[in-house]
Amino acid sequence: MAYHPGSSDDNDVNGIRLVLGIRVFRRFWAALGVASLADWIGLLALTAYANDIATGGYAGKNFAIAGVLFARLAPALVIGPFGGYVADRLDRRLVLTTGLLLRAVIFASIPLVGTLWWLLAATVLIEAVNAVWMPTKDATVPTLVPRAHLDDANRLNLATTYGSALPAAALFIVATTATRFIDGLTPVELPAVDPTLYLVAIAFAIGGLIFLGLRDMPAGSAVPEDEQVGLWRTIGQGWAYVFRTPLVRGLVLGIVGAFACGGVVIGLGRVFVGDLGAGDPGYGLLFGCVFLGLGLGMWRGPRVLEQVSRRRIFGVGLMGAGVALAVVAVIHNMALVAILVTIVGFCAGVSWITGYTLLGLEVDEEMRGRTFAFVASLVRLVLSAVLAVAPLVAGVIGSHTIEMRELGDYTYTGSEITILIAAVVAFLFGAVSFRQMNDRVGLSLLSEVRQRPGLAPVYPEHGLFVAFEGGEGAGKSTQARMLVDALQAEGYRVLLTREPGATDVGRTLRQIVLDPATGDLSPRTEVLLYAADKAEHVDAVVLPALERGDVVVCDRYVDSTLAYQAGGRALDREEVERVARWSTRQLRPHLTVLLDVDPSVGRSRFEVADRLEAEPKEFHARVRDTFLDLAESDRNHYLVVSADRSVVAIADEVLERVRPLLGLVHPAIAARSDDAERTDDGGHGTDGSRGDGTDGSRSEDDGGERTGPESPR
Ligand SMILES: Nc1ncnc2c1ncn2[C@@H]1O[C@H](COP(=O)(O)OP(=O)(O)OP(=O)(O)O)[C@@H](O)[C@H]1O
Ligand SMILES: Cc1cn([C@H]2C[C@H](O)[C@@H](COP(=O)(O)O)O2)c(=O)[nH]c1=O
Repeated sequence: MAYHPGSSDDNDVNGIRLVLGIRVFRRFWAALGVASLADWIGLLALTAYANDIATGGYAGKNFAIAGVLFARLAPALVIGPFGGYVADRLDRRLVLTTGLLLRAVIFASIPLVGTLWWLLAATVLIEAVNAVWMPTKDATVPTLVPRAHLDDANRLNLATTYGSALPAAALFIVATTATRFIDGLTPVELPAVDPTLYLVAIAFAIGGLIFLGLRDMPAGSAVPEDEQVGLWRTIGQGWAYVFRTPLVRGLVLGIVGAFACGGVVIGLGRVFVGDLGAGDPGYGLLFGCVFLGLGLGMWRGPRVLEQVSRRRIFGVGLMGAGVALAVVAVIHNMALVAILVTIVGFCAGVSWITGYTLLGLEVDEEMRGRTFAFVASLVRLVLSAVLAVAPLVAGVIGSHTIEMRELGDYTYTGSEITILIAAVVAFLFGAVSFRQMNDRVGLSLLSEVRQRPGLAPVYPEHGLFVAFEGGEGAGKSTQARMLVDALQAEGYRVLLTREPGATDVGRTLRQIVLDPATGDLSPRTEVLLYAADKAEHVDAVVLPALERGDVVVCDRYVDSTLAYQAGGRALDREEVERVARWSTRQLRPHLTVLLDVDPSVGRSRFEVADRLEAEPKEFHARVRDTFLDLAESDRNHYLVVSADRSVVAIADEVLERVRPLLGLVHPAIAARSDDAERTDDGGHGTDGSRGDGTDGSRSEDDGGERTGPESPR
């Protein structure tokens, strides 16, 4: 039966199902849904109530509504940082429960007091509570679901938060219409919005009670008792953490850029579409398209270009939004603008969900609340500033017409220029974020995009990883040994290892695969035997050495599986690669040295052939072609050397190519020291002889005799 890997839609559904299968998360999500619904209806009800009770005619009503909107933004600026302090210190269940219950009480009090001043004061109070509640909520999610499914949980939460706007609008219409209808039937005049405000209060109370029932939610403070410091120091620590951590700094910068860019679209959207002659319907369309794009981006975000690092996707999304927005600014066609703002929204949505998930994954638990609070405050600050400044800038620039004789007149307006400036800012912020968060230095974005999903490489963050590959007798062991000697002589700590056979289990596997007595094996069995050797080797030997910051020189690695089992045995390359990459955790060498030689030359360098060496020359020709093909597809990470030259000439060429990479090895380790003598030798004695006591020449039992390093496990 054919194997069909799950589609990304299947993955979406399975991920969502999985997180919803976690009882505590399911109930948390339900409470969040009720709270979001209440929040949206609350927003509509507060502005409608301001409109109802304001005096002073048209202007008075506008000021009252503007006052409510400002009152919603302002508290987060002031209280936001304290929100983070609370989120990282107090019992989260208590904060989440009390936050909603307090909002319920305040909402219920608004129609009871019934004055504009109290409406404004109550709005400030509601948002003050929210400024503490939001970061607590954000910081809690990563503690409820497995790390691998945090993006599913975030997508679900964001879809619920923003998606509840639509049912909220419908409920608001139903509630206010019903009030009017009942009003018409009774002699007493009912205030139109009062029942809706009570409805909001009830919804918040229900949400609060659900949180109260979440006894299995991690409730305690994230900061251990003995590490708790004062309020200002806690806030200061949070800010210092953001500024000194490149990843978080990049994320915050990017998020601010995205919101600045979004703020310009919101602030100038109406004037901009007016300039295009599209009026209010055009304005509605513009907003609909931005939100459609945002929604799609957030929903599809984690599945967009899965092979590209999420850290890079964040910056790329912002740059994409900047480019699309720049085109919006110069195009005078409403239909194209609608398509382009959908793209802007999509790119921004992808960045937002990616950044949000990265913050959850990469920020330490005890810093998370403060970081989310910091981001929330900054976002509001930027939004308020941009909303205020953008129309001003546009107004100052004004509208101008350039006369271009044959081509006709070209008119540009202040809103277009300001949007163009925002586009450039968004692009630059995206580029800076990309640089700060780039975790695949040396791999071009284009090569990464070209990689098949699921096979994205992981290059070690510590140490230096060099692999030697090539056909039989190409000189890999000789060159690996010479490189190790050269580096050791310069004081580097080096591990020489090999595949197959560098671990206890690997030696047994080597014996099986190479001993001619094993006879024919199914090619698939062969793949799995080599993969088992690799899995053990990477986990027990390679990764620990890299973690220590050592140079790891490996005699054969994944490319050998691709060349021998996929190329030689004519199996499907992608299927074999999936197995081999999976078994090595996608870990790739910084550099693979391919020693290329005609198989007949290599074959002539030894007398006794093992099970694979004994394969016919066509087999070895396919092996060679596959090696060359692999090197050709990723030149940055390969050095192809003609291996029919002298041993010394080859060694010099290899060392020359490796030398610039030594910068990846920590200088403290690179420094010459007595410690250099203490080389972990992965299978070849430091005296140049093989670990099995042989002198490097072939022996009949070379089916797995070399001694590998002791497993650090
Ligand atoms: N450039 C060279 N020119 C001539 N002989 C060489 C050269 N390099 C290595 N040899 C010799 O060829 C033999 C095989 O070398 P080596 O074991 O380094 O190759 P290998 O690629 O590791 O082989 P295998 O495929 O079996 O692992 C050794 O006897 C070695 O001394
Ligand atoms: C890692 C690996 C190796 N092989 C083959 C290639 C050689 O014929 C032997 C290893 O012998 P060597 O003397 O140590 O070079 O195994 C393979 O077919 N697949 C692999 O993944």
